[in-house]
Amino acid sequence: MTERGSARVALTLEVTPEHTAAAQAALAPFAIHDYGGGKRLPKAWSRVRARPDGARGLLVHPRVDDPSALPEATRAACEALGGRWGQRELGELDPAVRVALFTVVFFSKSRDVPAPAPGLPPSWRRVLSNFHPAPVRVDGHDYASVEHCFQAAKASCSDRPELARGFRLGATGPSAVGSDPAAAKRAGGRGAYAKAGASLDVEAWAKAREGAMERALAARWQQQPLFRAVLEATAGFALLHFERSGARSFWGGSLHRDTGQAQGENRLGRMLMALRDGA
Ligand SMILES: Nc1c(N[C@@H]2O[C@H](COP(=O)(O)O)[C@@H](O)[C@H]2O)[nH]c(=O)[nH]c1=O
Repeated sequence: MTERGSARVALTLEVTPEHTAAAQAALAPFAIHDYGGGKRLPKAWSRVRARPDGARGLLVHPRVDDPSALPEATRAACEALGGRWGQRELGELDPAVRVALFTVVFFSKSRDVPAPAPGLPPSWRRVLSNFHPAPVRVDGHDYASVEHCFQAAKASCSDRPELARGFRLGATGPSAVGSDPAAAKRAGGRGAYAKAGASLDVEAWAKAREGAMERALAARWQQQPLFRAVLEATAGFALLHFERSGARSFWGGSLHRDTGQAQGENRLGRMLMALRDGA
């Protein structure tokens, strides 16, 4: 994807419908989107493939605007399918396809995909998740992950604020959470609070949670070179933190299965984009 004048353009490859899957596979190493969790394509994508003239399928590639910039083997594979290269203004594409193509969907279980920049691991999308196991220091305390730090801040808004200590790196004793970020999330959940006889000040936490998340993410940005490199490599793409609760999610969301549009508040994705873009 590049800027041309003020219009953004995408590389397109038109192939016969029966060759669409093969052409898509040839381009896959350079695509960093995953169509909403990788399980299904939005229906809008099939609409583009089955255009009324029926003769040709359309593939759109967001990473490059010039076929000669693709590695020789990929170009040859696509051209062997009788594909025709072109460029489209993004405005010409179905809006749902545009969203799906230019959105990086991530969470703790995102599968490996080729990296968007040299030197980054195939697990790069999981690095964007708060569950990524990488130590972070916030307000003088060390945590095994951002999730630990976030759940500690939540405990501070309860009637047992001392429970926050259990989320710190190296904590011992009965309230120690351990180093697994998923365990930290569970320890900050309703069941765990009930078991510990603790009660959350819901109003106080509703006011504090975004600030707590922003502080933890700013610390990651400062302290973790891999996180920063991954985030920088997503420049120009929207970031959507995948959550199954979709439209009802506060921290994340999902791509709507029929329309391909992003749904959910996606506060986490928005905070990451703000850090990356210096907003
Ligand atoms: N459940 C989940 C994630 N959810 C994380 O949980 C936190 C919100 O916690 P709470 O406000 O207590 O519900 C927030 O950090 C969000 O990113 N993240 C992931 O990558 N993978 C998951 O499976």
